[in-house]
Amino acid sequence: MRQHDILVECSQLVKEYKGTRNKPVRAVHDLSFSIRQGETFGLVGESGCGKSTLGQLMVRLLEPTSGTVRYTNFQDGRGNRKQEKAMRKENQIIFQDPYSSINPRKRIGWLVEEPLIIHGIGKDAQERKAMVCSILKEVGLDDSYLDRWPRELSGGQRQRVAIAIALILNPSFVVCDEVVSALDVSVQAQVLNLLQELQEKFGLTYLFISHNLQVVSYLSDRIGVMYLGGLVEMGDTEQIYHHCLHPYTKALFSASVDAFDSVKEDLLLSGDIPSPSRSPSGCPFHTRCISCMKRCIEENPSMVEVSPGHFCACHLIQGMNT
Ligand SMILES: Nc1ncnc2c1ncn2[C@@H]1O[C@H](COP(=O)(O)OP(=O)(O)OP(=O)(O)O)[C@@H](O)[C@H]1O
Repeated sequence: MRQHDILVECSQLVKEYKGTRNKPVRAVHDLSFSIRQGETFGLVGESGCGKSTLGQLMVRLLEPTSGTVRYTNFQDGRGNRKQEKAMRKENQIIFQDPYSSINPRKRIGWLVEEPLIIHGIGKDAQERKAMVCSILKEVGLDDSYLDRWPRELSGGQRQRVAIAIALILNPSFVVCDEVVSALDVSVQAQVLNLLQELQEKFGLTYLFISHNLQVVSYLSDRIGVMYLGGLVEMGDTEQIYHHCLHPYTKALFSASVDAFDSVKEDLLLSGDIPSPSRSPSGCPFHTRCISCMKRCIEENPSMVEVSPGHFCACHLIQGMNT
């Protein structure tokens, strides 16, 4: 299923954390984009660029400092507890580390059943158990797991349980935050394939966060590249994979294991990502950019559509197109 209707829309989203000496940490900065129904939107970027913060804002685990996250299948339910609860049911998140995201003191059956109890779904324990068994089966675990403890499970099995917990409420939108990076390479592909199968079967829409460009390119319909709290490039996977434009995207891809077609030169990133509490003036990437011009130091480029569906925030690229 591939549709073009927007499901989730972020508008001028900002998230600031309290930093040291009262300097705010701008984890997400003036970010606007949308995710379409049924697609996988991949989000890539170096550690600390704000990917997890954006993911948590998009399922309302975090409140934005300003800006909005809008679900097109919902009226804004802020302040209305019933609507807030319904919104939470529709939007779920799966975290990186199934060792810390799952309560080790509860059996698997209880962990998967708990969301049903919270949301008042299923007329009795028997009906809920049937639903738990059904979703466990979908993630490749049989009924024998109901009475098992998380400590008895491998990392891959625990992540399957985390997926079952996220999907038992039949959500439409799921944020997958580095869901395979804590797993052995041998089980990563199995979990990724499972996520794809479940997407097809249940018509899910994913925000897939990963620092692994190969994984993101394999799974995603579109990719957003994040740097210091904002998107610097966004487009179809094909456009980003074969024709990326932004010097940061090129450097990021060049640094990955298999250099991408669009990156012939060696463009390894130098220096660390600047602190989000001390963002550079002008283009946030100018301090590390090999193509930096005077204008880049003074003026932050806006996101411009350089070809249909392909957006880039770079003076160099925009200069070429004018
Ligand atoms: N609760 C918090 N309080 C203060 N600063 C925070 C908090 N959470 C995150 N940050 C900071 O916000 C910035 C973005 O963090 P975030 O975890 O969203 O990035 P990320 O791209 O997901 O990184 P990683 O891949 O390492 O998880 C970082 O500088 C981080 O240190």
